[in-house]
Amino acid sequence: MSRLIVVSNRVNPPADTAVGTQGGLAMALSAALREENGIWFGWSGQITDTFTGHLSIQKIGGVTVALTDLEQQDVQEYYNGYANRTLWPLFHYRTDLVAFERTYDEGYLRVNQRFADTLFPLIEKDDLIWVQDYHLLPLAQKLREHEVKNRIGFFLHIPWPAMRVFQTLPKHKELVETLFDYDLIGFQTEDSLGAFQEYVLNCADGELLPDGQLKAFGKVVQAAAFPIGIDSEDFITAANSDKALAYYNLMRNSQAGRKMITGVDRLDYSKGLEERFLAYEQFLNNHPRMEGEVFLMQIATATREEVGTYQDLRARLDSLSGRINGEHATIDWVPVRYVNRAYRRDELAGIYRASQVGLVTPLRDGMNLVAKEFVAAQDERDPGVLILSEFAGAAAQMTAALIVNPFDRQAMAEAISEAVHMPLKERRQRHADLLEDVKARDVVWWRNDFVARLKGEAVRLHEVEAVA
Ligand SMILES: O=P(O)(O)OC[C@H]1O[C@H](O[C@H]2O[C@H](CO)[C@@H](O)[C@H](O)[C@H]2O)[C@H](O)[C@@H](O)[C@@H]1O
Ligand SMILES: O=c1ccn([C@@H]2O[C@H](COP(=O)(O)OP(=O)(O)O)[C@@H](O)[C@H]2O)c(=O)[nH]1
Repeated sequence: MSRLIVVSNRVNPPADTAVGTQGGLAMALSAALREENGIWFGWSGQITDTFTGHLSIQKIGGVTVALTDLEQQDVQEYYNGYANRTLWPLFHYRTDLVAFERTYDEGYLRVNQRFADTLFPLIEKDDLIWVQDYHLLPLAQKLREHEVKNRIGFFLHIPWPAMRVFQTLPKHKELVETLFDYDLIGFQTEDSLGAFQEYVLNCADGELLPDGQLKAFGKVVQAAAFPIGIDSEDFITAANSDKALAYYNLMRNSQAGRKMITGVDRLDYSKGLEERFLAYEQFLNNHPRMEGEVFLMQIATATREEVGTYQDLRARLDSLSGRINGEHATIDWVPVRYVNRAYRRDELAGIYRASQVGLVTPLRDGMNLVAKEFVAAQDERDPGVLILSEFAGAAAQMTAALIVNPFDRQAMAEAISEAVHMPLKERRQRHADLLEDVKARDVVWWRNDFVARLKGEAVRLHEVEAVA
């Protein structure tokens, strides 16, 4: 029987299956791994003095995980370096923040080699291998050097950038060539798929074959869009849990009748937090009567704290939230509640449900699961309004949200006003449309669709559903 091997930088299966304690992606991958007797392979998060290649194999929540340690230089050059100082800003269109360092490049390839060397002995003949995200783009190439013949798939969780942006990466062609050692490449959106195809056709002398496969570098690969979803059933259960209710009540009591506009993000420059704060301030300036009637609740969880651009952003947001509060607050009202802590998903569900507006305005985002969680958590009888950036992958599906350009401060300010004043009937209609899609295209649908395609099953699950 074929097993599924998932490979990712972080490995985080839920220690138990309690609702609301873990991310939907971890839950969905863990369920697949349990069903298919699989293995989840990746970095343990531990740093050793020198790389040992030692594998720790253990069962967590019924899932077999195989973990390898990395040495300090690896983490610096591969994770903090090439992944998060080179690829992350580049793929999010922040060429101004990209660092091109030869040592990052070398460290990235070295860690991918180490992953391949350590994983190789675990692979059996019929296993399916599914590699996750930009940390591990060249992994299939390294595995093929070990004569691994198995089917290998890759899913990119972040955007694939436009051709001319991608071309700014030194050795861009070599990196793309490594992707042709996969059998299937998945993107979040048709937009990313199109950008990848455009690059292959124009810069790699590639060809789009009649069956939709891409040919270049003497190899053929399938590439398609697989928009990721949330575990909507689990999230709706979480939203109705005692913990969520406690957080809902906590928020409602502290709101004192004021409307709450909520943002939940990692503290990342891709999330557009400065632009969001300034748009909210613009809304207050445009509508002075709303002062004291609303507040912005921004949860911004610290992330990648060793990377300088993240430290700089944190300092700027501290200052901006302080300035807005200093200029607008009164003795009984604070316009911005700015929080750097992390919350459990069931706690977040209660916070989302207590919100009148969800503000999800990244400058670029692969998908953005918060947008989908916000919709799943709402009370259908009195739902909050989702404001969503046109540059989040989620916008391609969530067209019933108020779609905004996060670079247009005035338009965002007016969208906030529209959301705050939206009549109940319109809120319900928009929410019903959004919820239908969040439920239908959930994370299990995403996983099954990808795995079926990787197995070589010809018809895509949603095509079957569309015909039925
Ligand atoms: O592991 P970290 O460095 O702490 O970062 C957290 C994750 O961030 C990124 O998330 C992306 O995947 C989401 C799910 O597909 C998607 O909704 C979002 O738009 C992406 O930004 C990253 O891609 C993950 O690998 C990180 O683990
Ligand atoms: O305090 C927090 C803040 C965020 N999240 C979760 O982090 C994920 C963020 O995913 P998204 O796709 O929105 O963006 P990413 O951070 O992956 O770029 C969502 O599932 C959130 O529920 C969380 O569990 N606690």
